[in-house]
Amino acid sequence: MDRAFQRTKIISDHLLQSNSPHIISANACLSYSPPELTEVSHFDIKEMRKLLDGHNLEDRDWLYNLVIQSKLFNPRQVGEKVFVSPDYNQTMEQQREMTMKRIAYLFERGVFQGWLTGKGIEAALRKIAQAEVIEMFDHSLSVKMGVHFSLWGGAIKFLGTKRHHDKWLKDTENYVVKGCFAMTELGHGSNVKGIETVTTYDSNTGEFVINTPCESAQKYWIGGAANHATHTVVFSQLEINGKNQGVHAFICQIRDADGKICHNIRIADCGHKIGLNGVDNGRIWFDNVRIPRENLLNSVADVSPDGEYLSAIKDPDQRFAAFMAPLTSGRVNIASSAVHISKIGLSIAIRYALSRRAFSITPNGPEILLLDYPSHQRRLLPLLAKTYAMSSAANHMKMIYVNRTPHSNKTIHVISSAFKATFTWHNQRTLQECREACGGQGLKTENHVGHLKSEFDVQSTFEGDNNVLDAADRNSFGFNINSVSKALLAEYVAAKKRNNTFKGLGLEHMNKPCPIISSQLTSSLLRSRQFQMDAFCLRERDLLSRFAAEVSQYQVKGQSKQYAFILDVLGLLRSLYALTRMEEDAAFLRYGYLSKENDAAVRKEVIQLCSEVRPHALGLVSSFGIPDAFLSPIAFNWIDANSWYAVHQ
Ligand SMILES: Cc1cc2nc3c(=O)[nH]c(=O)nc-3n(C[C@H](O)[C@H](O)[C@H](O)COP(=O)(O)OP(=O)(O)OC[C@H]3O[C@@H](n4cnc5c(N)ncnc54)[C@H](O)[C@@H]3O)c2cc1C
Repeated sequence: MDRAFQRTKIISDHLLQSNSPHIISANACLSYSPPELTEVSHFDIKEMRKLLDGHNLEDRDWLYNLVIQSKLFNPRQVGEKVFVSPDYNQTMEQQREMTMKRIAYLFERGVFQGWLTGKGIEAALRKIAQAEVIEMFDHSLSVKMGVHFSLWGGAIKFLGTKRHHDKWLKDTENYVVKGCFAMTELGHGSNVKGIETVTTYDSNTGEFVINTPCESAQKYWIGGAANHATHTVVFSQLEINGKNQGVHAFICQIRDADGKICHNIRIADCGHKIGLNGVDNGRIWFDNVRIPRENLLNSVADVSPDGEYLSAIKDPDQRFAAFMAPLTSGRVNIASSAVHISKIGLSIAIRYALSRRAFSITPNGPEILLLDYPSHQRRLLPLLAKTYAMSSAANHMKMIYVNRTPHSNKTIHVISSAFKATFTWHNQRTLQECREACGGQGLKTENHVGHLKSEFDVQSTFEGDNNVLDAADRNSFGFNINSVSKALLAEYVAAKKRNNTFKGLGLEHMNKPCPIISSQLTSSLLRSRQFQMDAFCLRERDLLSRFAAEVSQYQVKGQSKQYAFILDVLGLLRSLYALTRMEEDAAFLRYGYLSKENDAAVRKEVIQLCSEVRPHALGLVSSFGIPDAFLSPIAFNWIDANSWYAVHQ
């Protein structure tokens, strides 16, 4: 009774605004004003947003509104504002069901029109922009769609020929079939070339026979397989007349239209995960499943009706590389989505830091805004600067991708690999810093940042593990940091050997004389574009020449090429990591280019720059163009949000 009385009293006091002691009394801490009232933007936020989003702003806004308007996207009123984000407290089954309902809603409103059948650059950019908005609402939703459109649909588009396009693309776009992508096995993830599923050809019936020969060959982690997918692209070794022709891709039905699992297919669930529980990742076994000959995706290689293996690409490694093509669009999407998620984290943490106060300098004086502490600026603002840089780099990557030609494939491969690895790592680091910068509030589910960490953690692992080594024989996913290192190193060594000029992959600066860094670094020099370019170029030149020298040293010593390569790539990997993270300037400085005094000058300048960026902080995060509903209560009015919460709970 006492509790009930107290609660009623609090509610009535709150509603009647009386001076009762039950109401939290006003104090200095509560003299809070939202950042919008105190922070003046010194530049045109709309123009900045145009620059950052780069393309399809209207399409983005249309889709943001579709999400915000629908009850399916879990809108919650907190204080004056409405926020949308999935309910992560739902069970795994409920989250999966919600993902499907949201897809149906978006489908009915025409969001996916042209995602596979649309032609030209405009259709491609529209799809990318819409995918970016969707993943800002929920990673499960975007992964579920990504598997269906980019992996299953992309495999049919890139690995299939006209007969596959005619039969499957429209049905995929219309969700008549639900596709998944079965490449990874329990025993082989990064090492795709080592997968053990085997497909043979029966010329008597004109069918392929797909088989899972052992437990480690079960397909594992297959998004969509556990509950919903009706079809899959299966990656398998192809054996023709006893000869292994390497990994090939086949279309195979796994469920009928009523969701019943097909004959000779077994499916199990991968279970609950640390995030992404709205995606039904599953395991698949194929017990000598028969499929028509036409189901081989045959743009790279084919088998004639009487069982002859045919391929214009004679080199098995090149054939294998061609089969990995559908993963490129996935890497482009992952890289750009990582930047958008960093933007959400930074928007929330920086807005909070512009309203939350802690400690006063004078006794009983006003407390200081978090963002006015140099240490807080040093934690968040360089990450903001990096996110800006990555945002424009991602736009550059998307433009190269949508304008691709056979000639630019290598560049796209290297750039998307490098960006996928560096941007997803940057995102994880940014989210962790933002979570901590929000203190305890960062741990509340409704404040979003903490959850984003576990939802997006997988980005460093799937579609090519960020770290994984790409062995010299290219037998892995191997797309990321290692393959970037490899491509750069190969280009460097080839040009040096033939005494050629450097062409492509951004190495042209090496044709010019080596930049010289001044022994006295002044503020204006450190801020000049020329100095920053020189520093980047010097680092790249230094890393490549040192590692190229090490490679030749290993070869001279007679060690196996493979071993030398692994050692070098490990070193290269580590150094590239440093190269792509400009903040770790100390690593560069230690190479002896700059004096200790200069090292101190750089640090001093960074702190000074942070304080100069600080007045623009609200404008800089507002320019991300993210609707308020996609952020969280602490980004706006954390006191009201929490008082309201206490009263209404
Ligand atoms: C949520 C989720 C969804 C997924 N969805 C799909 C899907 O729809 N379809 C699909 O086919 N796959 C999917 N995958 C699988 C994903 O692509 C693989 O998990 C990924 O390729 C890594 O493989 P692995 O898990 O076997 O790790 P491993 O390859 O075993 O790697 C484990 C660790 O060892 C390191 N390592 C590996 N090889 C080397 C080496 N040579 N040198 C040094 N270090 C090395 C890696 O960097 C990593 O840190 C999904 C995975 C997850 C988690």
